[in-house]
Amino acid sequence: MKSVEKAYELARERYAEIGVDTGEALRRLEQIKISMHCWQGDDVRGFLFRERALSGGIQATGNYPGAARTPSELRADMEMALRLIPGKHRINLHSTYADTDERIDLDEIEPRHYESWVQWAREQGLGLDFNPTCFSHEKSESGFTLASADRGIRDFWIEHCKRSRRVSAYFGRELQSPSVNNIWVPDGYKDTPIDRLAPRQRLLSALDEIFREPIDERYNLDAVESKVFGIGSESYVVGSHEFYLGYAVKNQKLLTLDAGHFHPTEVISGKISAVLLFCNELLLHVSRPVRWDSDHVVILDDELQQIASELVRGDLLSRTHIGLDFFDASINRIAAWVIGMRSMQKALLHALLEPTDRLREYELAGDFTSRLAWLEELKVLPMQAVWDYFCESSSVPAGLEWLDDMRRYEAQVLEARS
Ligand SMILES: C[C@H](O)[C@H](O)[C@@H](O)C(=O)CO
Ligand SMILES: [Mn+2]
Repeated sequence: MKSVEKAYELARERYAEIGVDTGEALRRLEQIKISMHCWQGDDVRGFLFRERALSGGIQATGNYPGAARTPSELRADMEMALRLIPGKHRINLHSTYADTDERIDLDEIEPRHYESWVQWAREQGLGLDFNPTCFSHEKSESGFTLASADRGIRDFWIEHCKRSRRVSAYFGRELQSPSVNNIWVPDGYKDTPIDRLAPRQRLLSALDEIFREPIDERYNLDAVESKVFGIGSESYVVGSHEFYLGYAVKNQKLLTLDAGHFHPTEVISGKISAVLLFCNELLLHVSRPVRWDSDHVVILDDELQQIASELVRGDLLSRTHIGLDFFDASINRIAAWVIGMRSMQKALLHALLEPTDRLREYELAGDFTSRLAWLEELKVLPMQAVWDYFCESSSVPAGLEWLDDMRRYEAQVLEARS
């Protein structure tokens, strides 16, 4: 027997002793699709307006070589990453990643500009998700888009968002799996505003107008994403958490919880169970804020574990769409995807290997001593052996072998890009 299998066998027995079925945990993990964000591959540049700088108060710092420059380079890089990640997943596209020779603006996007993505996703067995891109554009330079006081600007972004929903529905229809279309706008003020209300009224009516066209939820799901502040919108953000929570509950839209969009000691793991009492479904932007919404690569830290445990313990996975959202240009971009995706899966696996019923009993009995003792002990049970086995049975390298594969790709493909 190979060492990975031997280690798994011992781990399986160890977990069985505490009433956990590792085989069942792996079967469940295999079903969980994570939406891998395309924008880690090229520092959120996209292909429609490559000369435009990233704006909207977000930043990709670093200049690690090898960023994708074309749709086919980006697809090749994502294929490479996906070869190193167990399971079948989804890809999250921004509108600016259209694959077309036409010179189009954002109020002109159509499903045909994304045909090659659908064809590729079908070949690769992937689902697709979508986002209107309300930043990095001359019409967002004032810092306002859907909440702009300028009717012309507002209409431009409304049209863009309406078209985004249609592109998203096209993805969902073609791939027979609903595509989540997530609206995030950067609108806000650097300094203290006089009028906080009017921009919110404008955003509210813009959203109502965007969502007026009925679209079958088998194909498109609408999500709205809040934020506490951005660079240049430190004092006021129109689309705050309260705003979108209210909007999502009232209109039964998906609420997007981005891990970096709250005050530094506020965590989204604490919000999931509350939001899902009032919204049917949820979109997560799993990210890692370091001091601010820095969008560091997701790692297996306490908050990631809490997020995964919330979803598993509450049986909330079927109502939660898990997407990643980070953009680190200081390290190999493919490695960033692999580390983030595998970390998310490890957190889910750890949650699936928990004897939750037992812990819940301790909690209900008021035995918080046992609860804490067990939680600490569970951290050091042999999950690594189960993870390695999962990787190998998914034909993906276990341990750090993936790094060698990635380095070979870096030498052969990425270094040739100037
Ligand atoms: C590029 C993404 O759409 C963007 O990161 C958004 O989701 C966000 O989180 C902005 O801070
Ligand atoms: Mn986000």
